[in-house]
This record gives sequence, C-alpha cells and structure tokens, in this order.
Amino acid sequence: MELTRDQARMQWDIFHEMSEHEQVVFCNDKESGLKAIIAIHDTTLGPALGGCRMYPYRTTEEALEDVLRLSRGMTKKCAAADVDFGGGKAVIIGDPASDKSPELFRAFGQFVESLNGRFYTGTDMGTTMEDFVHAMKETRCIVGVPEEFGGSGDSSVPTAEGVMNSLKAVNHVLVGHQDLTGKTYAIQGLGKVGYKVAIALLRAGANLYVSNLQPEACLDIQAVGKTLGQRVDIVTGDAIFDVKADVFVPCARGGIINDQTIPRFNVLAIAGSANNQLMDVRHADMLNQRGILYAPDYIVNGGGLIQVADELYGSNKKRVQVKTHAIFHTLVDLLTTAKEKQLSSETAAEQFIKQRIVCRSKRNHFFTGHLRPKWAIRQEKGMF
Ligand SMILES: NC(=O)C1=CN([C@@H]2O[C@H](COP(=O)(O)OP(=O)(O)OC[C@H]3O[C@@H](n4cnc5c(N)ncnc54)[C@H](O)[C@@H]3O)[C@@H](O)[C@H]2O)C=CC1
Ligand SMILES: O=C(O)CCC(=O)C(=O)O
Repeated sequence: MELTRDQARMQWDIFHEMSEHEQVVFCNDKESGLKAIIAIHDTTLGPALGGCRMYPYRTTEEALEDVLRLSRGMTKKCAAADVDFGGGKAVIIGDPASDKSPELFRAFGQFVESLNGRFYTGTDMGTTMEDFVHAMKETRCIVGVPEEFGGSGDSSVPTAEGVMNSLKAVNHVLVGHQDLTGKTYAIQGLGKVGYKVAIALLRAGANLYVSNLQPEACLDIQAVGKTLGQRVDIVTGDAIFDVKADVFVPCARGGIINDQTIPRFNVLAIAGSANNQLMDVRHADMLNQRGILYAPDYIVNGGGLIQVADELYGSNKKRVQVKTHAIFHTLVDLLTTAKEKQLSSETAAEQFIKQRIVCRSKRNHFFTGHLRPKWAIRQEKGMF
C-alpha cells in the first residue's frame, strides 16, 4: 500500500538517513540566502576532508542524499589515497550561474569554522577557487585556494593527472601497455577536470567523443583536436552513453551507471573523475557481467584530494606528483586482484579499503589536526 505524503513524512527519520554518518550540519543564513549541508561521514583516519558542491537541487532531500553519498565516498577516497583524513563533503543549494555572492561564501565559511577543525573543504562541481577566497576570510579550514592566497592552487590539475594515470592503468590491464595512441574515449563533461583530460588524451594521440552542457568547451576541444590531427566528435544530450569507444570517461555528475545506461554502453571500460558513478553497488556486478571493466571513481579521482591533503602537511609538489602517480599502481593491482578473485572491481576495492582503515587506524597520524592562523593574522604577517 502506498503511503500518503503525511505518513511518509512521519516515517522519515534523519537518524535513519545518516545512520552511517557521524554528523550532519544544516546551515541556514537568511541574509546571504545560504542553504547548505555539511556531512561528516567517518573521522577514524583524521579530520574530515572534502570539497563543497553547488547545485540547484530541487528538494532538500535530494541535496541531503547527494551530500551523504559524496561524504561516504570521501572516506573511501582518503583510505585509498592513504592520507590521514576522513570523509566529509558539503553541498550548497543554489544555481552556481546566478546565486553566488561573496556574502554567501563568507556565511558558509562561518559554519565551517564553527566545526573547529573537524572539517576541511574546498572546490567541487559548481564552485571555484575564487569562491573559497571569500570563505577563507571566515575560517581556517579551507584548502585549494590560489597559491597567492596560501593555498595549493587548482586541485583539478592533479585530479586530471590521476584520471590520465588511471586510463593508462586500464589500458595496461586490457592490452598490456600504456600507449593510448589511436584509442577512442567518450568524455561526459568538459569542466575543470574533463577539459584537462580531453587535452591530455588528444596529446597522447587519442580520438574523442565529447559532451558538455555548454557547447563552447566542446568546440574548443574540437579545435585543439584539429590542430593535433585527432578526431573529436561532439555528442549532445545523453547520446554519449551509446557511442562506440574504448573507454567511457564520466567527468560530470554521478549516478550515470544505472539500470538504464548499462545496456547502452558500447565500451570496454569506464574510468573517469565523476564522484559516485554507480547508482548502486549492484551496478558494478552488472558491468562485470557485461564484461565492462570498471575503475572505481574514488581511486581514479584521488589526485585533487592528494593535493589538498598535502597542503595541510605543508605543500610539496613533488610529493603530490609521486602520490598521484601511485594511482596507476593501486588501480592495476586492484583490477588484477578483482579478476583473479572473480569479484567486481567495486567489491575488491571495498575489501581493500576496509582493511586499510582498520590497519591505519592503529598508527599515529602524521596530521595532528592543527588549525592554520586566522585570515587577519595571516594578513598582519603580510602573507597576502
Ligand atoms: N575538481 C576536482 O578536482 C574533482 C572533481 N571530482 C568530480 O569530477 C566531476 C567533475 O568535476 P569538475 O570538473 O570540478 O566540475 P565542473 O563543474 O567544473 O564541470 C562539470 C562539467 O560537466 C558538465 N555537465 C554537467 N552535466 C552534464 C551532462 N548531463 N552531460 C554533459 N555534461 C554535463 C558541465 O557542463 C560542466 O562543464 C564531479 O563529479 C566532481 O565531483 C572529483 C574529484 C576532484
Ligand atoms: O578536490 C578537492 O578540492 C577536494 C577533494 C574532493 O572533494 C574530492 O575529491 O571529491
């Protein structure tokens, strides 16, 4: 029997929704119009770390569901990348194209500061480094702002490098080498990460199908392809799920691997930066049954996290590069183990992550949770 709206409301329980999470903070600031949710999933390995997404969610439930899923993914990502942080994430409910203001991000910063070092944040889909320059005036817990403001800069650069290392790992597992010349990739989303991946793939001699909400980015990539002598076909809407390619590279929203899309994919593998690509864990088994190799997103897209975590240890570009390169080896080992054990890559990854959290939780953490000086002190010291 279907529940009435009132019955459904009465049965809905936030503690049930967040039963795997430590803390969820609803942030409301009337003056700036800020409506945000911060979710802290698991701090076993250290303070929560994860970006802040801005999106015009239709309902609060939709925003809550997204932030709970994203923060759960961050716990896995931190463990996979072997950093001393736990999983957290924030979402701001609003349209990034029209609802941003310095006041909105300052208000968000105040809420982050109120958590007193339990949560560090920076950019994600719909937000930019510049947005967080406003937020950092109110909190010591912002990462990934431009270098001139004391941050480690654009985290989409190492994220894109990590995606490229993953695409080489996938090629290695599929055909025994890392050379991407002549391969075809279907990229969904040409934003901060997808655009950089597209350029890197063209330079590596690959051909592309691309799709993006704003057509300008597709046209730019097509022009670059022409200069380099590589084919770039622009695809609109969700036709990107149907194209015949070697690898589908999701670099936009999550949930794109689901009951509807799996029968449509015409690729050998899926590996991209989008967070939470699987609508449900069982979809990894469905991909396995179709013989499509799936590279778990929280391993592929760990480069940005590696950079912002490293910033809190005192930024070292070489260290970030080495750890981002390690994504290649982590993925080759994982995909090989999954094949040997006849498991889906997602199940194998979850086993590996669980083991790592148990093992790492027993050692002393390198990051001891110190807070950085406040903005005013940093200004006094002439840092900006
Ligand atoms: N920026 C980073 O360093 C990291 C990003 N990610 C994830 O990677 C994904 C992309 O992130 P960013 O590039 O930073 O975001 P972004 O906001 O800069 O770019 C997203 C792009 O996807 C496009 N898009 C959205 N829906 C689409 C659709 N249905 N079809 C085609 N294109 C679509 C948009 O037009 C936009 O250009 C997100 O899922 C994000 O959570 C994960 C780890 C780190
Ligand atoms: O890339 C960042 O700034 C933080 C890491 C993160 O939120 C992510 O990897 O999804």
